[in-house]
Amino acid sequence: MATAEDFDLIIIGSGSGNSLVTEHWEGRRVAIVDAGVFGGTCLNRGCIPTKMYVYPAQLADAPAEAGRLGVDLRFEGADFPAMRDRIFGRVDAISDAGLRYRRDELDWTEVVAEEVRFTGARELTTASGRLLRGDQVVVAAGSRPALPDVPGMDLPSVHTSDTIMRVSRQPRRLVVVGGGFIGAEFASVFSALGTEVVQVNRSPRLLRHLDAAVADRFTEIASRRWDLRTGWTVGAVEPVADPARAEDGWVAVRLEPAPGLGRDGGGEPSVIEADAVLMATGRVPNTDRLHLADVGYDVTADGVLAVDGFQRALAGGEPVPGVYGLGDAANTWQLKHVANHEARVVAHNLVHPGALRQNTLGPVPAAVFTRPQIASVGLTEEEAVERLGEDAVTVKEQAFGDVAYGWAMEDTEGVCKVVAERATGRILGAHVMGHDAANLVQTFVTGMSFDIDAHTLARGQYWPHPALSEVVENALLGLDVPDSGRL
Ligand SMILES: Cc1cc2nc3c(=O)[nH]c(=O)nc-3n(C[C@H](O)[C@H](O)[C@H](O)COP(=O)(O)OP(=O)(O)OC[C@H]3O[C@@H](n4cnc5c(N)ncnc54)[C@H](O)[C@@H]3O)c2cc1C
Ligand SMILES: NC(=O)c1ccc[n+]([C@@H]2O[C@H](COP(=O)([O-])OP(=O)(O)OC[C@H]3O[C@@H](n4cnc5c(N)ncnc54)[C@H](O)[C@@H]3O)[C@@H](O)[C@H]2O)c1
Repeated sequence: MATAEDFDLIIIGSGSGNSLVTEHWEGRRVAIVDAGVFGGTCLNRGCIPTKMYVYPAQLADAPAEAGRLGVDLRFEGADFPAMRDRIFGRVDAISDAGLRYRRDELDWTEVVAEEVRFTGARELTTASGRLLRGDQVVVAAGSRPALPDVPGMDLPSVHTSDTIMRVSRQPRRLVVVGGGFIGAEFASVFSALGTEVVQVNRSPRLLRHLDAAVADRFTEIASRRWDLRTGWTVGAVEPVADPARAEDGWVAVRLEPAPGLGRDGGGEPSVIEADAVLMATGRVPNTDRLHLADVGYDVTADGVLAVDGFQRALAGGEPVPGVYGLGDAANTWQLKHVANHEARVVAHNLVHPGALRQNTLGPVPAAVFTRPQIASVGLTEEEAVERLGEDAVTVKEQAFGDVAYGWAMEDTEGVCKVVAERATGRILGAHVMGHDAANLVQTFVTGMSFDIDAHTLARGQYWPHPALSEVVENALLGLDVPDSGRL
């Protein structure tokens, strides 16, 4: 039996977990455990590199829009390897520097680059058999891609978001399986860069968790931009029969009708040949790797570590003092801004165990960096009607094309939809699709977070004319809500 090594603080996960190591811990003994690449998902294989592809993809898309406005632009092609090397030249350097700083430059932090599992409430055993004990322990272990159990998932041309951004050459034809955030963003990026994209989705609607009006509109736009096959799932992936093409990475993706979801692919071939496949079929929390349930921690039906309002881990429904959870391993949002805020709460509570603070932030926004961009916060119209009843809910859909900046853009796609409580003007949700949606949604987040009713939010401040933010102002003014008395 190994001798236990004692730490003041053990953090499992170097993504948002890394930000917990403040100056307070200097002179104490801190372990950051990570079996993967230092810096976690967002930096190495998530938000940051994806958005570094999104921006050039947006430029590659510009000619289509420019042509409508009388500007003759041409897309001559993308230098994918150069783009990839620029992106990972920056990202990898940040990860390496972070690792070196924690591992080599600070004598009070130790990086444990090994897989660990819980073998006691505050005790971890590493793959090589080290026994680590922490006065306080934080589970910030994130999530990983979930793959369906079908043949061929181990073929080199079959990727997840972990690997697709680092491929040696731009795929000529890419099959994207899944219609969530990841599937939508990568289909949008690769199609803009000139890859022939075929997206396969079980349900008829992409981004089906979003407001139906936005999801339907996006699905329709996507089906015009790339080959969208809904009502299908993947049965198997296998190398193509021709040995030379198989050697070149070409695979045959065998589709099967999605059970019970009614497929629209009648007459379409059920085999698609491609030189790359992206499986974007959801992500699972890494709590199973930690064997949390074995030592009594509560793991929810979604597979996340149960935590209370102070981010304290629960065992048998009771908080375990000094043990916290945050990020994808402890919430179902799977969003970096949520992980970051939870980390701020945990950072405080680790240092002030006698004066804990609650996580009290309001509604969580999310943005999908497709073209068009999408952002949402709060309830969808369907959810609001279900909770409050149809008569209690008022909705306004403001087209981008009906405000001045939208005219300038000749916009035909953008929409800003706001959902509110009729009697009070309380904003319940907002759903924006179009240019700069991720920024435009912030006004709704502010209104909802600080309880500003719709009319006050619209008339209680200036809106620069003729900025695109006028879609937000007009959407708010279009609601059937009480007048705040402001002019
Ligand atoms: C392609 C993609 C794009 C995304 N884009 C966005 C976006 O635009 N906006 C947004 O808000 N969110 C986005 N996300 C989600 C965001 O990346 C995550 O919500 C966030 O990174 C989660 O951070 P975390 O700290 O919880 O976990 P992570 O950053 O995943 O860190 C967990 C770490 O724990 C380590 N680990 C796990 N188990 C063990 C173990 N047993 N032993 C040792 N180490 C272990 C892992 O190696 C990992 O490094 C995206 C995700 C993906 C995949
Ligand atoms: N911009 C962002 O904020 C951003 C970007 C990327 C990822 N993320 C986070 O990462 C999480 C995971 O993203 P995701 O897109 O992988 O998951 P998701 O759960 O949103 O979508 C998974 C999709 O795969 C489909 N699917 C599942 N199994 C399938 C099968 N066997 N055959 C065909 N289709 C199948 C589902 O129907 C769904 O459309 C998101 O929930 C999000 O929070 C955020």
